[in-house]
Amino acid sequence: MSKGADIELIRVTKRYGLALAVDAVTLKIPAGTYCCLLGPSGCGKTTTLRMIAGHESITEGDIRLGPAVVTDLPPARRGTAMMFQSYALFPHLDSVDNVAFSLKMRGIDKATRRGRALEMLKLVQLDHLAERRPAQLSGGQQQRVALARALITDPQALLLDEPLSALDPFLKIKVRQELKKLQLQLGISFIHVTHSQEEAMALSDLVVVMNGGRIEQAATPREVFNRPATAFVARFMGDHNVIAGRVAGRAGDGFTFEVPGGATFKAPDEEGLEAGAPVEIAVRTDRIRIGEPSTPGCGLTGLVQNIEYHGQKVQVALAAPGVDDFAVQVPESAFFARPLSIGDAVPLAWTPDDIHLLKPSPSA
Ligand SMILES: Nc1ncnc2c1ncn2[C@@H]1O[C@H](COP(=O)(O)OP(=O)(O)OP(=O)(O)O)[C@@H](O)[C@H]1O
Repeated sequence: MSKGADIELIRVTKRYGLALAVDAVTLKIPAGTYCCLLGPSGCGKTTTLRMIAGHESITEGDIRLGPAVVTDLPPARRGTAMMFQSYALFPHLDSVDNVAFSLKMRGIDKATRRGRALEMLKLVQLDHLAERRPAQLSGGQQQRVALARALITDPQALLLDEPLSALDPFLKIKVRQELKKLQLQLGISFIHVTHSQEEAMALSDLVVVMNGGRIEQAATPREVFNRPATAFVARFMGDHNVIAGRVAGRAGDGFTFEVPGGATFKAPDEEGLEAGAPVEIAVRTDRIRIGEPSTPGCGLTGLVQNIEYHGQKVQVALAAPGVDDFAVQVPESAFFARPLSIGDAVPLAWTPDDIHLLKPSPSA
């Protein structure tokens, strides 16, 4: 296997007629990275992946793989391989011949290509089903054949379009672990398109959150979750409350902001914020203490709107003047030690360090 190469997207743009699907995306994926392109339907993640693969032309911008500009190269000459969502296996060929197909196209003799195909099937632990055709394999097994078929070309990066979406929830988690293990074993970059936050967090070294054809944030899962760049990222990743307000003034080593209902909150220092400027802040739903009196500017009183049992946690939805849709996650044991009911008015408290200032969205 090759050692892999850095992939660089430089102001990569895709237009379909007048519609802008991908808008000047710049991104560097270091060699050996597990990278997930994450975002809602239509955000441009599949188009970005297909441009990296060479299955979609690039309207403007460049893509580099290592030192080479691959922008105009056909897929087979890029050094990337793609695993499609549908697996795209040939129904009349057995696993070995499906995996060996690209070597056949290159004119490699039968014994050599079957030998290589068997090695690849062994890598994905499917050598014992080498003689079976796709219809005789489960969904998870077909996916392994598709993986082996992509990897036989010895790519510097593997591109995966929603590879887990067709699997049931249990298999999804198992295959997810296998994909990560395989990526670490091969040492090449995997670029994986998904709309699942959980999948991206579980797998990635680098999560690229996309919205409206642009990158909202590209960072480690922990950074994206703890310091979401924008309100879109905070809402999309979930488990955050986003509060919109205006800067009211400065206070000590921080600033205060006011929500439409008139309540004022404290936030840590941030350069360049002027009084009156609109701001959005995020606070994690598990950082809020329920039923505890707060210090001034670090809490509010909420009216319980809804209670959902989530197993380890109970999710409580509340409303307060100027802050609708405020959610608090309470550990199960703490909730049932002091249960709440819909309609209860409860004090909520946090510390100023739990307030995270959000930036304006690049796709706004
Ligand atoms: N062949 C095409 N012709 C015209 N518009 C297209 C074409 N392919 C994609 N688009 C548009 O480009 C935008 C981005 O599409 P893309 O498939 O990349 O999104 P996505 O984030 O992968 O969504 P999904 O999760 O639904 O696959 C969408 O608005 C889509 O409608």
